[in-house]
Parts: sequence; C-alpha cells; structure tokens
Amino acid sequence: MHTKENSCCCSFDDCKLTTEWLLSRTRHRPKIAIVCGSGLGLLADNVSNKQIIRYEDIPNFPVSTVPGHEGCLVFGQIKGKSCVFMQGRFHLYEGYSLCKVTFPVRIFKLMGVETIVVTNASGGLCQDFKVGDIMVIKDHINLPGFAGQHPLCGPNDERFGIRFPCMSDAYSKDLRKLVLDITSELGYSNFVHEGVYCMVSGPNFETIAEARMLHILGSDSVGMSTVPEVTVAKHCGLRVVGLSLITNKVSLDYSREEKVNHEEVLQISKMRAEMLQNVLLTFIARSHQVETINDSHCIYSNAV
Ligand SMILES: O=P(O)(O)O[C@@H]1C[C@H](O)[C@@H](CO)O1
Ligand code: HPA
Repeated sequence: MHTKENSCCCSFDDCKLTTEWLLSRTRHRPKIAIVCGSGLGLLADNVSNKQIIRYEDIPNFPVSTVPGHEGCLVFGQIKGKSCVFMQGRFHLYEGYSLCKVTFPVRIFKLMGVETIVVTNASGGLCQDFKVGDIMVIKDHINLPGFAGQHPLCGPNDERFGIRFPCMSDAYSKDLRKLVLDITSELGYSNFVHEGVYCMVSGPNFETIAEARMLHILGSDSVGMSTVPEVTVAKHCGLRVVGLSLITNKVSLDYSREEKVNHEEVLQISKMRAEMLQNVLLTFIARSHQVETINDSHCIYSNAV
C-alpha cells in the first residue's frame, strides 16, 4: 500500500525507490521526458509501443487532481526515440509541496532522461500575443520563489546538484534555436514567439492590477506551473525546453469585459494541441543533434 499523503518524499532514497520500481516495470529507457500542460495530454497520442502507468500505482508519486491532467506516465517511442510523457502535472495550488510537485523530474533524471520538454497553458501579457500562439520560453520569473516557495529550499543533496545553481541559462539556447527552426520549417512563424514566463501560485487568475505589475516586471505570459520543474531540472543537469500555449489574453485594462476560466483554457489547449504535437514530433526526432554543454554538478546521471 503506497502512502499518498503530502509528506515529503524527496530524499535520494525515496527517489531511488520510485526509480527502481519504474525501471522494474518498463523496458523503456527514455532519454526525453515531456510534461503535458493543462489540456495537452493529447501530445502523447503519437507514441508507439505505448505503456501507460497510472500515478496512483507508482510509489511516492502524487496524484492529479485538476481537470485536464489525466494522471499517467506514458512510455514509448516517437520516431524511434524513447520517451516518457507526463500526462498531467502537479501544482502548488493543489496543496502539494514544491518538493512533491517536482518529484517526477528527479525520477526522470535517475531513469537516464537527458532532456525535458515542459509545456503549459498560460495567459498572454504581451500585447502582441494572440490566443493560440506558442511562446518558446526564453526565461522565467519565479515569483513564489521570491517569497520562499522554492523547490530547492531545505538541505541540499549534492547527489542531485549543487547548493547554488546558476539559472541564467535554464532554457537551453541551442534547443530553443532548434524549436524556432522547426516552427519556421512548419510554417508556424507567424504565431510563434520567444518570451518570459512568470509563475504565480494560483489558483485564482490575476487581478488587473496584478497583471499590470507582472507586465511591467517583464513577463510576457503568466501561468501556475513549470518554473519549479525547470529549476529542479536545471539543478540536476537536464537540458530544458519550455513551450507555453497562450490560451487567453490577460486583461490589463479595466474596460475589458472578457473573463478567463479553466474551461476556456482547456478548450484552446485541445484546439492547438495538434500544432504543438507537430513541433514536438520533429523536435524529438532531431534533439539529439544538439549537444548542449552541461555545467551540472549532478553526480548521478543514471544512478540506479
Ligand atoms: O499545468 P498548466 O500550467 O498548463 O495549467 C494552467 C495553470 C492552471 O493550472 C490552469 C489554469 O487554467 O492551467
Ligand atoms: N493566468 C494564470 N495561469 C493561467 C492563465 C492565466 O491567465 N491561463 C492559463 N493558465
């Protein structure tokens, strides 16, 4: 019987136990992990030789509680490349600690994953962005982190990474370029941008004053996830790419009548999932061509 309460499960031994459990149940040895954002579980549709493992069956794993987050790991291949999709992620606002939210990232690392693709649904703050656009994440603002809600707070286990990781290059420049090349080849350039993603804790959407503040601070889009996963991924030396689907325009103006809601977010995600899927298929096929220099001090690349 696995415990599913929100106790801390992030010791190296806990991660090792979960990793060994997964490695004993699947023959897949993924090199790429893809985290599916709200309504983006369809991204795993093209996987061949599929093996699905439900979160509730995995020791130490949290369970999904948000509509649009299915709650399973999908192992398999895309264009001959071994990968794992997280169909459903965890959020701070669900009541999970950030250590739980980011637990899967460390499991992927210990399983031998080298590259992580994080996707999300977000609200567009940049006035040039339209609903349905893709933002390749260039950088982020960790707003909860400023207030001490940070996944790396607490004792640092050097087996995962160093105490003070550098975040100025969290999103691999080479992989961003590859994504931009691919979107251009696919004829998507008109609705693809690079930008800065800001994480808020949620679960409420922003007030107009908050949205204005985030915009002034340099955020191009706002969402409730991704940053903790990226922080932990960079800490343990994974190559990171982030794709944010703009599901709504965030109101910066008191005269605007539109009101965002989660159903609309899911609807737009489903509508545009195919476009993201096309980008991902080519990305997965070609990402090995890019050798990003990794300055991680993680000493357990394939530790268990
Ligand atoms: O998991 P993501 O970041 O895609 O989910 C976004 C943020 C909230 O969880 C939800 C709001 O509609 O979508
Ligand atoms: N704000 C925060 N999170 C979001 C939004 C938003 O407007 N849209 C989708 N996720």
